[in-house]
Amino acid sequence: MSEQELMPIEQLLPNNLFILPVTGNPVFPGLFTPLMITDNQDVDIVNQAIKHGGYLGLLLVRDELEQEEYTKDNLYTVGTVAKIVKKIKLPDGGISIFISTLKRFETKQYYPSGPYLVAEVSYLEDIEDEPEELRAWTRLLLTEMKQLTKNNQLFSEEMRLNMVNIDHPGKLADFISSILNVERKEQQGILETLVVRKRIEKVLVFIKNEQNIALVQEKIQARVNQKIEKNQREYFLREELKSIQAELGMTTNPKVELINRLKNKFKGLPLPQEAEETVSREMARLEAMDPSSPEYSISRTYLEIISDLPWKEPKSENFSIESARKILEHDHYGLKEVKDRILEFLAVRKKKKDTKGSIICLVGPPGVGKTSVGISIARALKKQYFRFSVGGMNDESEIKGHRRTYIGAMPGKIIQGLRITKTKNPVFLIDEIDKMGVSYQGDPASALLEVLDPEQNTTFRDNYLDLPFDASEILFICTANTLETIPRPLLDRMEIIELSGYTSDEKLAIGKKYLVPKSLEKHGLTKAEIKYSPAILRKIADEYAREAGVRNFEKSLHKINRKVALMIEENPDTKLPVVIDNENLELFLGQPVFVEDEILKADKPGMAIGLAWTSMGGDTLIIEAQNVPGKGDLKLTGQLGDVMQESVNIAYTWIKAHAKEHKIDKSWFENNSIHLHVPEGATPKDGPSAGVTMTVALYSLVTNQIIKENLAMTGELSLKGKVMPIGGLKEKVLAARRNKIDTILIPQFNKRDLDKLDATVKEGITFHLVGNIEEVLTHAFPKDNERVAMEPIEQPGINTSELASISAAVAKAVGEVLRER
Ligand SMILES: Nc1ncnc2c1ncn2[C@@H]1O[C@H](COP(=O)(O)OP(=O)(O)OP(=O)(O)O)[C@@H](O)[C@H]1O
Repeated sequence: MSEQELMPIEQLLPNNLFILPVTGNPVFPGLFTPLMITDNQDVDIVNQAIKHGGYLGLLLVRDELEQEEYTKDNLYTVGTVAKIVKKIKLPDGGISIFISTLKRFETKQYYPSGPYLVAEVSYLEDIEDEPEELRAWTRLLLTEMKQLTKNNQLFSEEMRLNMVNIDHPGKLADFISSILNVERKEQQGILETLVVRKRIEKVLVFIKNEQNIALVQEKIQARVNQKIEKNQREYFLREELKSIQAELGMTTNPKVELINRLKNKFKGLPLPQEAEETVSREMARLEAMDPSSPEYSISRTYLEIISDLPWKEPKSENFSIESARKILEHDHYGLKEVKDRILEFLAVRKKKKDTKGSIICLVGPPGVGKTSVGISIARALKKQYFRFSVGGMNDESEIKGHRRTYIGAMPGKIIQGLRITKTKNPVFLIDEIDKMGVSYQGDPASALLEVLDPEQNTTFRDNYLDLPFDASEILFICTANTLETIPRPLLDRMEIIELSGYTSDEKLAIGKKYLVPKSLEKHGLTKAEIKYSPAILRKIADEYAREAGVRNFEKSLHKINRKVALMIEENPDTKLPVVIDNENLELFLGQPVFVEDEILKADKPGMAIGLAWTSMGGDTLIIEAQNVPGKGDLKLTGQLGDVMQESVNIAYTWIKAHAKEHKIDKSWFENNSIHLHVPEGATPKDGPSAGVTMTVALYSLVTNQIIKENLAMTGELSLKGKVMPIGGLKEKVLAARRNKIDTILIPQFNKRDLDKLDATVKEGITFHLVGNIEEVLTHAFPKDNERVAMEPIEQPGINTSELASISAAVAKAVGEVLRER
């Protein structure tokens, strides 16, 4: 057949086509592609089409439906006619056909009858107007597409070649839109665009989109590559470093490194022989061990700790008394006696050039500056200090460490402190030495004794270390609130320095000079922002912090400063300085804790005010006695300890024994029983120093007199009426001042203590030294005491002399109350 005889394809295309609904994307003309058909109905359509010439009309479905037959209404009207070239049967009953898509068509009408969709169609031609312009569009399309294929691996070289070979611009646009990732509706739109220029225009928009996506993709890829490259680079560098180190003989094995480091550390240490032997044995073990075994890390920690300890002899102490005095003066107000004692101690230390075996114990109520004096001593000596508290400690191993056989064993506080301070002669501040406990885990007090005792501490042996270490050059400073609970052997080895509470004036001065500036700095405030007047400081001390020390005073200042800081931050317009005055003080601190009404008053017969001394400082204590009809029994309440109960009995016996001299009717005791109570009922109290007070309370009851106003007393009473000495005089006097007491009766024996008191402590108070209970009674019930003139209570057959003897017995009991509440 000659070329002229070839028939154009259009003429071969039938007017009627079997229609195959296509899901997914439309199929464009000009492709040679396989098609999988699994649906039975579709397989039938294909078979029919093959039977009738092999042409198939492919129409995109408008909406994809699940398991439904498509009707003509759900099909687009423009589609592509395809020639079936080959059919392959698949094992599952479906078929695969190869088709060559030829031309666009449009359905004109469907034939109604028959099981298959058959439509009459007309074929559509591409419209190629304005050839020049079209050529330009085509070139642009090619250029853009080439650009895209360069950046995107998805478009293969083969595709590029394909594009170049396509001769018609319309076909080119069709080919490109078939491979672009475009929405099905948009693709159908392109299929339906017959004007080629417009078709290319639409395709170009999609290419642009693709290009943008490709750019982002490229950036992401570059970033990923960069990361991978960096990791690889590091890996190579590290490998290179390793080989360089190996070449230079530098090891990178951590175990070898550790052993070298430890050996270097031990080389310069003057270890005693036992330690030397242990270390070389342990080093040999470590070298033989596998680093992953648990034993390895135990051994390693042990050796590290030994190597960190200060084995070298320290430099000799280098401080001058002058600068020590300056530091002590700078850090604390008052405390003259304490500072003198410390300076004496330091002078002896300097003179003797022997620093061994020094233990200071600072005793006093909370917040009087024991810990901070301890820190000042360390500063004065220019020494490192290590502080720890033994309050509540009941496990010996906290001081002496655990044996190394325990999992997680650690050295005790002493070795830990030496390791931290890195010196053999640091200052150790041991707080709350009076509050150590004892348990089945051992007695920390005896462990502490072993450390503190100059006889033993040259070879102090910690359980963990299991080596002797000379701890004798440590300066120990202990603090305690009371001496009574400190074990005697420990106490004997310490130099006791007592710090007593502060007077109101002292508190004011400490507040002004130390606490206010310290608290301002702590809260980031300046003097220009907040102002405290002396009057307001005194009010805070008296009404919110009436205690022996200044801890609550300091806390109250912190509280105010916190609130003022918040106020200034919240309202930048706050008028500065914020002046703390009577009005805003309650706003900051709430209601005063101590008010005038709380001041104790003995304003009825049977009441007397005593003075107590506790670990919290001094306190006033009221004793109340009340008679009820009975047979002379004595009932005691208020959690009184044994010694205190004995004091009451002594007081009672004394009053009964001396009833006659005091004109007390004997029958009073036959008709009355006495109930004696010491508030606060829930607080246990003990001690003999309330003896005198109890006697006076009972005497007051029995003789129906009220004691002199604002009078307080302290003293132990003997059975024969002697007033015995008491302790804690200064604390007691300070407590009395706080309670507006103006007359105090104290034992004759305490004259020495009275003489030692500062004039400021004694100011405004009359002291009477009393040797026996008769003198006490003379002062408590003076002849001119208006309060004595009371209506006598109806008491049949009262014997005042008996009453006097009760009073004596009670006085004895009162004695102790006042010591420990
Ligand atoms: N005389 C003083 N001069 C200046 N500041 C003082 C004085 N006394 C106490 N302070 C200050 O009071 C605060 C409380 O003191 P510190 O903690 O030393 O009390 P403490 O006696 O050790 O109490 P505790 O028994 O409860 O441990 C500290 O901020 C301290 O600086």
